[in-house]
Amino acid sequence: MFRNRDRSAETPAHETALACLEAGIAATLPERVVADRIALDEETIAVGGATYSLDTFDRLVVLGGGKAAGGLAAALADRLGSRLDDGCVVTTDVESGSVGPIEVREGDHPTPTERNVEATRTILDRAEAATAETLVLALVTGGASALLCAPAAGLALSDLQATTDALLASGASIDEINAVRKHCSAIKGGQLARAAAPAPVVTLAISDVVGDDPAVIGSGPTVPDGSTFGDALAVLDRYDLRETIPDPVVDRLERGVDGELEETPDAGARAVAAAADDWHSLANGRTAIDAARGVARERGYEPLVLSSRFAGEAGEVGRVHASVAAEIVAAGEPVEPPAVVLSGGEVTVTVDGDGTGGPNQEFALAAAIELAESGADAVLASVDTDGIDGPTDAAGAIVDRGTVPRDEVDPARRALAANDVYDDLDDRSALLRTGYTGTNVNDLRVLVVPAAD
Ligand SMILES: O=C(O)[C@H](O)CO
Repeated sequence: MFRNRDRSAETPAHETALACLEAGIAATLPERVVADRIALDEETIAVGGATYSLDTFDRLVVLGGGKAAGGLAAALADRLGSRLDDGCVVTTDVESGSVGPIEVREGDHPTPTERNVEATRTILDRAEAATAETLVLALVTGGASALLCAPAAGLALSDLQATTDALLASGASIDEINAVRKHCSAIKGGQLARAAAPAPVVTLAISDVVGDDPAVIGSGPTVPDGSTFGDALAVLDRYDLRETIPDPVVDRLERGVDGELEETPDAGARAVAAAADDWHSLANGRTAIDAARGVARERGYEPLVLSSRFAGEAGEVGRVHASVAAEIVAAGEPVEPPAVVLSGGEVTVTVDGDGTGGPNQEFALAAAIELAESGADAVLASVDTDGIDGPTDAAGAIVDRGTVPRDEVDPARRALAANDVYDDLDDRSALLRTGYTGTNVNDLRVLVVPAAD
């Protein structure tokens, strides 16, 4: 999976870190989660304790988007065969333009482009064509906010592009970012389910959001939106973005606050509220951690899950993990070596410099500096499970106490301060490259502390 690694040169601790990452990612791949979590035949779909009888419907249609939507569509087309009538999904990295009757359109991430808008228009058209006799299977996976892109009335694609870029660089959390995106969109925040009404909508999601809030994953196109125009405007103020965000967006949010525009559908909107009851998560960061934990145990390491919910500045979280490594080495706490410590969540970067990198790379370089200073014998690997960390071709990085020699700590610190860690890690052969993996459950981190010599 890690196509740039020369595995022969690696220690058992490096091997274990990579094996844990591979198992974690593999456990969340769409084909695997459809097989594990959905019972399908020509007559019924059973998922998450609910059973949907297909006989009640004339048509079965698949609509949606996100980085794992192509794989999910393929797995469903494979299992549902001729029972499936139609569909369209938008995703990254398209292998084939269709799977069975489902069109698979390629779009761009994280900044939406014209092809995202065209695909989304098709998806909304098909939703609007659905009747009460149509069952809509909505596929919502991480990345859907960018990929499902329909500018609200009065906004241009360029407004959404500039807004996305500014929000992503601001350090705002994903629920804050999506509160803004939902209020600039004609599909997010329940509007796909509203377009499909009266057709019932069953959502199959793969979550890349800490806590799995359906209203945040992919900006919740099929569930009620509890956020308001006021919340969206407050995000711009909190991150001092009013001057950076295009005027038409700020005007729209202000007009919304003044009551001049219709809010996104909330829990009072009947069709959307009904769709919320039929929302099912197929996999999340915890799925990846559990699989990685199994591999650690098989290899003779004591596994410990630190948390699947890390958020915050990537460098800070990297330093925390390196401190945990030092504590394990020095005191055997909170776990005795040989140990594997696992964590997930979504760390972010507040961008001050103009370099190249991503959150998992910043996490790794900050941790490498700390490991160099403590001298703790540990290996730490961190990836974005979708295979793309920040706007780079790396999934993340793997480091140990020798990755940054003591006399190179200062230049490494400068690279971090300039948000320019990609080249630094590349020069140290620390980057992990997978290409798009086909899934997306956000970050997965593995800390391996071998037994003391
Ligand atoms: O698309 C998005 O909004 C993020 O990936 C979170 O799901």
